[in-house]
Amino acid sequence: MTIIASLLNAAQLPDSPTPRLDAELLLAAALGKPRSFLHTWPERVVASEAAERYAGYLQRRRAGEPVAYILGHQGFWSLDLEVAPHTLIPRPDTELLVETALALIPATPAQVLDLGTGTGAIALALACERPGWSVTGVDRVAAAVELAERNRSRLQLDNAHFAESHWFSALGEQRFNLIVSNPPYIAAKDPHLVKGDVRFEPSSALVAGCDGLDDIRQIIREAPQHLQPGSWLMLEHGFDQAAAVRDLLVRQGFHQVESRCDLGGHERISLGQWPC
Ligand SMILES: C[S@@+](CC[C@H](N)C(=O)[O-])C[C@H]1O[C@@H](n2cnc3c(N)ncnc32)[C@H](O)[C@@H]1O
Repeated sequence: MTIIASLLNAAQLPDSPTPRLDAELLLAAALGKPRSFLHTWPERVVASEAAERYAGYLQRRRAGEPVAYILGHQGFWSLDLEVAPHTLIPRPDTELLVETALALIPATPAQVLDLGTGTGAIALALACERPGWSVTGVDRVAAAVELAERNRSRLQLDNAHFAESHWFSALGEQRFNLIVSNPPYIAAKDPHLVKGDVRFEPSSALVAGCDGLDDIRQIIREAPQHLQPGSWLMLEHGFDQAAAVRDLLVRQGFHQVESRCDLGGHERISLGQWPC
């Protein structure tokens, strides 16, 4: 017989940057309870099936698998999203893109496009905050589009919809009041790709050519054909790519080009307005 506190204290996750948090999330999931249950009932005996489930989860985590893939879901903005290994686990950093879009664009009806939607994280956060917006999310990976659609349906956000598209390819002549994207932006030989949780995420969600800017270059080049006059393009990028992205936006003819910093002071998104 084992109690909750002993199972948590015995968890060995030496390679995780957050071992205690991981153990708590995995044990709570194995028990089918919220994390607060562990703190309220540390002396509670854990049934053998739940203890075995927890041991299996710990083994997967020790092999490096991200907690979100083991649990099958992840919080983003105010939403709980299903996640799966064919697309990126939504990151808190990306909430800066959502915040900036909400602050910049009036809450009046608007057509919004999320390129490379993955789980649908950005599209669904915007659709949830702005019921008057119609938000389209596209992804090249069919399984990601199906996942985003499952998240949309579970969250009952009828003002979002998803489609398979290689960037703008399936969008015809459609024009938008705002285009947002968190595209792949890691350089193919970046050493971070072989370390930590990111090893389990698909390279289709991460890698963009030799300098990490291939997809951003294509999006900036093609966006003007899909933007209404006076509307905005907003891109997430790496902390050291802001100057290059601003330069691409200016050369393409965007106005009011600027970057915004995350809480750590790193320039993580850049935006520009297509002239009227
Ligand atoms: C960095 S992930 C972002 C996922 C999600 N938007 C988020 O912020 O969590 C990039 C996404 O772009 C998609 N993607 C990559 N190349 C693409 C392309 N050519 N056209 C459309 N989507 C693409 C990937 O499948 C992946 O889902």
